Amino acid sequence: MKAKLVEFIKDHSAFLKSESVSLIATGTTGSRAEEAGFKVMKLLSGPLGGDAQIAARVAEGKCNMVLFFKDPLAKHPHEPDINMLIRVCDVHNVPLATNEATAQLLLKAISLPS
Ligand SMILES: O=C(CO)COP(=O)(O)O
Repeated sequence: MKAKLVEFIKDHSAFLKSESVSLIATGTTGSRAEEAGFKVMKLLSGPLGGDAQIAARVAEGKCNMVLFFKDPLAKHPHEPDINMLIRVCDVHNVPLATNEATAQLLLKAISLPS
């Protein structure tokens, strides 16, 4: 899913590289995004607490949208952290895309001129 997410952000690079957007990511995904030319604040790797760090930022009102391409066919050692991130987004009413189709709709919505 990491490769898919990086492909997705590359496809939307014009908007995601704009001044109004700051990207934060878990460690390995962030490194892949940097290799693709994005400026990213990298947190810990997901299994080491990176998802929990993002959840904390959501809870603190520091994160306006989460793109998390969940692999429905894989099991993760840090499943509780992933579920916490999803829950915290719901608690704070922060838009969360867990698949590409939803991410596309969200980005389309926020990149429209208001
Ligand atoms: O595990 C992840 C998301 O839950 C992603 O973490 P990495 O980007 O460090 O691989």
